Amino acid sequence: MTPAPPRSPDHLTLALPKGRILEDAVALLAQAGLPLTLPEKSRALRHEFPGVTVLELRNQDVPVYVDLGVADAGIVGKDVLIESGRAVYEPVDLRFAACHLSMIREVGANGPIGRVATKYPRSARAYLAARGIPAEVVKLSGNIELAALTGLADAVVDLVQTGSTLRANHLEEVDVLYHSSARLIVNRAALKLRRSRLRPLIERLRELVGSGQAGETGDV
Ligand SMILES: Nc1ncnc2c1ncn2[C@@H]1O[C@H](COP(=O)(O)OP(=O)(O)OP(=O)(O)O)[C@@H](O)[C@H]1O
Ligand SMILES: O=P(O)(O)OC[C@H]1O[C@H](OP(=O)(O)OP(=O)(O)O)[C@H](O)[C@@H]1O
Repeated sequence: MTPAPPRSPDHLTLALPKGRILEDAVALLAQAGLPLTLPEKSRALRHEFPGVTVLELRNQDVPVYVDLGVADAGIVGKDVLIESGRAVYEPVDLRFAACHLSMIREVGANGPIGRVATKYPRSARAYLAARGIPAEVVKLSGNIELAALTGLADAVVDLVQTGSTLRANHLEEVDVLYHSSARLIVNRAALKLRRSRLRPLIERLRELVGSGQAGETGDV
């Protein structure tokens, strides 16, 4: 393993996920005083700006990079953060990418739930255990709803936003596990070491998204 070169305490490394969160994250960071123009048609995965490095990652890898301190802060969905089990500060609910994680079945299904398919096995297992449902949990990677349609599983645990995927596939929510939205996450050591960069960013983001951050885990 090549040790990372020492970075000045004035330098920030941010972990941002490709996909639907990226555009809103970049827009919000620009409003917060970090204008980051990411190249559109580039295979580069690390982008350098004055005083800021951006690492472009898969969603699931954002909490890993932040927890292990390679990135000082990142933006990721609460769903992915819960699923990661990583102990990072989560000082700002950024409000966008709002959706909820639900238990979903075919409309009218009421038989026993023996198998549940999901991209969120940790969340699904916690939910099933809390209700004493001894179902097998099968991890899938995408188009999760198909598992309920095809009989691969008796129910699925997946995200719902507009509900159009459910309606298009004759499915319904039978319970909501939790609500999710994009969060700013921060490495615990970086918060001390790079306080002069991170505190103003946190404050500015809080101002931009409005108050009401009470109840956040890891509030700083
Ligand atoms: N339909 C949706 N509406 C709003 N927000 C959503 C929706 N689906 C997912 N999200 C939120 O956006 C985040 C990123 O979703 P995206 O679809 O970009 O990732 P993904 O393709 O599931 O992940 P990856 O490709 O990295 O495995 C999710 O973790 C969730 O917080
Ligand atoms: O309620 P809706 O507005 O229809 O949104 C919900 C859908 O969005 C997400 O899928 P995505 O498009 O990210 O594809 P994926 O299944 O490959 O993750 C999620 O997994 C649902 O399938």
